[in-house]
Amino acid sequence: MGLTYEDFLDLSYEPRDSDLVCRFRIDPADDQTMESAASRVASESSNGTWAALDTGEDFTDMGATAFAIDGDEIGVAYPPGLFEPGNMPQILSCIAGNIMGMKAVDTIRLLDCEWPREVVEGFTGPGFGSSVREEIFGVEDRPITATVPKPKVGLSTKRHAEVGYEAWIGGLDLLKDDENLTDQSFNPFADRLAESFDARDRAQEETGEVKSYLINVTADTQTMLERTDMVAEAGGEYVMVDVVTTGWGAVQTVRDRCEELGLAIHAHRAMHAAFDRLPHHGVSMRVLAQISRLVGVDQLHTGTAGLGKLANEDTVGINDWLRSDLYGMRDVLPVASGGLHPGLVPKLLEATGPNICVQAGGGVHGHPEGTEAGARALRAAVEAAVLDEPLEVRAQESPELGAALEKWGTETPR
Ligand SMILES: O=C(COP(=O)(O)O)[C@H](O)[C@H](O)COP(=O)(O)O
Ligand SMILES: [Mg+2]
Repeated sequence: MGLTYEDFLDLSYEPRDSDLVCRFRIDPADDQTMESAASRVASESSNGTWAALDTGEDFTDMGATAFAIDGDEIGVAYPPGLFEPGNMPQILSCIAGNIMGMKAVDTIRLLDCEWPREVVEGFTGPGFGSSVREEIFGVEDRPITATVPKPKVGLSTKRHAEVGYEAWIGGLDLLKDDENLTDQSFNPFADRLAESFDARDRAQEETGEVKSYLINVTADTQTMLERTDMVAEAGGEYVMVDVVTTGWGAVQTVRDRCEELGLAIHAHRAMHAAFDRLPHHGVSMRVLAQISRLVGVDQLHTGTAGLGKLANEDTVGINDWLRSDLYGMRDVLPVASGGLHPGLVPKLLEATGPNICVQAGGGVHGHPEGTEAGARALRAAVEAAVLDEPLEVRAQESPELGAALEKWGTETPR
């Protein structure tokens, strides 16, 4: 049996329900047509290569089919047998592997995937998803809130825990480590774990509310597992993982351990923009979010619908996908973060709805009266926005919110 790259294009093919269907945006190289480039994408991402092959008899055809060309977008369908069940790195080595550097295309972007049941069922998915709001915090009607101490690294362990305590008693639900804080000498992991949970316990007792801590366990996989065990032993509810920098296989291993320990996973997406920022190349944030849900994170940063300091791709559409039905798999709680402050909360919730986590760093600690006041201001803004109450009205009973509005207004920061 022969196999050439041209065998991978069939515009009359209708994808089966069991196929993994991917949509790509491509810019063919000068010596290629859309058809030849589409065919080469399907070939290189499944079982073909540049040379014609004699496959022989002892061969199962795992070829993909380029079945649609629509402007600069193409559709490619992959048979489920191409994929090892539950192995996200292997799936990505197909659908976002060699093709990303293939000379037949000047640029190529994986835009979206339709995941068939057979592939989805290889993954555990989230253990909690957005039920963290109720299951951990007993909160049903409002977004949960979080803050990340700033400066993002360099605070001593003692100061870090104090900042957490101030944020918690000011009314926030979660203290969160920043993406590049792990186990450095100025703030060692083990000490931070102990002191922060000690502060958490005091804050819980004083406020009568459930408080929790997103401690960053990111490291090599073995170390992450050890840190995850330490978090469970300390009475934590979550681990935080930088899912892109650590890699999806490692996240899958941590997810398995979290299943045993009953912990939730907060996913920070640092480095996602290396894949998704340029609109014509890479892997979209939408697909990174899909991967995150399959490998089983419970909370994921998906941006601020353009209101914050960082570039965002379609926060609302991604959040909708994270909540959509996926053969009964749990949803993921979207985390809005990056340049948020109280004045932006009403517009944010208008765009996203209340089933999210609102996270602010500078927008809490940069408050003129400090962290505790900043936390009060953010909590007041969230509570008012859920009720559709104008922030200026709520500010009459919350001077901290008034001070935040005076300082930052309702502007997007730089
Ligand atoms: O440190 C922060 C936010 O700090 P601040 O609130 O001071 O801007 C987070 O790392 C960003 O949320 C990442 O962005 P994203 O959420 O878009 O991944
Ligand atoms: Mg950060």
